[in-house]
Amino acid sequence: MRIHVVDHPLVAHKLTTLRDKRTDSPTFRRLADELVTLLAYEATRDVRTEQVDLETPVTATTGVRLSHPRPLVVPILRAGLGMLEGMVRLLPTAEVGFLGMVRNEETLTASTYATRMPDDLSGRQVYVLDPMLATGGTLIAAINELISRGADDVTAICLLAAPEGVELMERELDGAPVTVVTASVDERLNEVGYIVPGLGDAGDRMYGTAGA
Ligand SMILES: O=P(O)(O)OC[C@H]1O[C@H](OP(=O)(O)OP(=O)(O)O)[C@H](O)[C@@H]1O
Ligand SMILES: O=c1cc[nH]c(=O)[nH]1
Ligand SMILES: [Mg+2]
Repeated sequence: MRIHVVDHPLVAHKLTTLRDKRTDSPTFRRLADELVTLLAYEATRDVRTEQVDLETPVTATTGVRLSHPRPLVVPILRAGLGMLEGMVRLLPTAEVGFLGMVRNEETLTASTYATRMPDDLSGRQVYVLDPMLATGGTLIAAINELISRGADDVTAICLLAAPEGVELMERELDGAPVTVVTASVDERLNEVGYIVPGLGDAGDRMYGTAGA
């Protein structure tokens, strides 16, 4: 597994406002959208392309377009949904699948409540969107599902990661074709499984459900 922490002043600036507990839900959603576009720029560095011939008004030349089969983008509901628009803005021809997953806040184990994506992902590049890589349980289960369907190149885009989650992914997905792209690997997880300093509960902050 490879991990790429995007070191860029614009990313750090937007992440700082996202972390701030005074940031309201509309601003949180806008920043998450902007951040994923910046992270996606790095995450798609190895997106597969093929050569095409074309004519400019001046001459014949060659360029590239995204290869077939098209990449698949999979947001992990709920919070990952807030990253979808920012991603497909960069990859408008990508196919979109969905995984609904929730972490039991007592046991910290993840379970899947909805799956909608192609059965056969052989030869597909897949981009998984989830803002938080905390214990890693959610992302490991999601990526194992994608690999069991044949995905041969999986990139997870996370706004934040915890070192504990990164280590667990490295152990559990050893040798798998997986890259994690994130804006920050934070300090640690706290005793209730939240990322420190983190940004709190991404889904609640995105959809205004804190205390609901
Ligand atoms: O790495 P883990 O320890 O598995 O935790 C990370 C997961 O927790 C959050 O989802 P949550 O279960 O809160 O669902 P939600 O997006 O519907 O709020 C987050 O969006 C990740 O999917
Ligand atoms: O810090 C955390 C950990 C898991 N899920 C979140 O939304 N935030
Ligand atoms: Mg949540």
